[in-house]
Amino acid sequence: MTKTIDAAGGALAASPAEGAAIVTRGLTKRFRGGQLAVDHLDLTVPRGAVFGFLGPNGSGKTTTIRMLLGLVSPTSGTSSILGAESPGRALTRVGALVEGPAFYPYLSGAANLRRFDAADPGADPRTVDRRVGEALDRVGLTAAARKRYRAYSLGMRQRLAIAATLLGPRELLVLDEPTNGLDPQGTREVRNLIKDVAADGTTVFVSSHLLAEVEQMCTHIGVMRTGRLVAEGPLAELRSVKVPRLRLETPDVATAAAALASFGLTDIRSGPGELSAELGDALPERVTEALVREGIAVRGLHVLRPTLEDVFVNLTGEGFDVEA
Ligand SMILES: Nc1ncnc2c1ncn2[C@@H]1O[C@H](COP(=O)(O)OP(=O)(O)OP(=O)(O)O)[C@@H](O)[C@H]1O
Repeated sequence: MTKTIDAAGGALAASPAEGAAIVTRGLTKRFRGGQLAVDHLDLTVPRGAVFGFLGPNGSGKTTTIRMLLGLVSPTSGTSSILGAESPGRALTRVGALVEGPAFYPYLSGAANLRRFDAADPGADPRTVDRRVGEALDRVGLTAAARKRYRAYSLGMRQRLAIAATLLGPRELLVLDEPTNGLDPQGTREVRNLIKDVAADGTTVFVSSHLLAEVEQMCTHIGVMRTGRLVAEGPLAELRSVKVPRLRLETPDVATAAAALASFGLTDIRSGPGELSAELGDALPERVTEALVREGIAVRGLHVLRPTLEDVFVNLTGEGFDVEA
């Protein structure tokens, strides 16, 4: 169920939290300098979702992720991941990419992963080759396993970073802006990889400021604006929030405005030689018929369907970078 939050911060409709992969309630972070980075965040990420955590730069995404993983403590509020109240209890089941891992350029991808695995006290050294092999296979780097890291493309480097988060069986992957700085090819590689990982049943929580990217890979989204969640829910429901508008070109603007109002159209805005209105449930062909019946000269009539971008700009008050 989509949760849209009103201006006063009240949830109009909430999603059920049972069995969720991530739940936060009233999660708040105020930094020492006084900066309120995250403000009473109520987030519910269903298990099995690819959840896009969307918002402009500085809206509080990284701070939220750091609190979820126990890397920074909240000022107030609670969070739980995979049902554990403290992140430490769930972390073996969570793969996280917050700051890019440091890889050695002169070591191969496989050797770099072996180093990562060795740093995990819970990992059995006798089975390292199997874990590294499986992680490389999962991100499609088996053929490049022996290549030095410095010879990897940007997309391969990021796929290796994701492989490092997949060295154990994971129920949840948390990825902070995983396509940042990638070229279009690398972005596609990472996007496809996220879809593959999710297809195996892993929940993925991925932050991004790129709407187009989130649209292409996520099942659910949460939209942040200056530390607050302004919308949350399945992508398909947020898409259906879009309300089409009708644009009419006519010399009879005043008469046409009165006619549109009498047909039940709302939010009528007029300018020289044209006007627009929210179409609501009215059918454009019926409106055209009725206008002509009223003797109004119709020079042009268009239905404007807002993009998802328009919906989010309304919610966040800011534009998104729409490059894929
Ligand atoms: N350690 C810190 N001390 C003080 N303020 C901070 C700190 N970390 C983040 N902030 C501030 O908190 C706000 C939210 O930052 P955060 O990094 O969480 O946003 P973001 O949505 O992840 O943005 P970006 O995509 O640019 O990383 C910003 O105004 C930022 O300047």
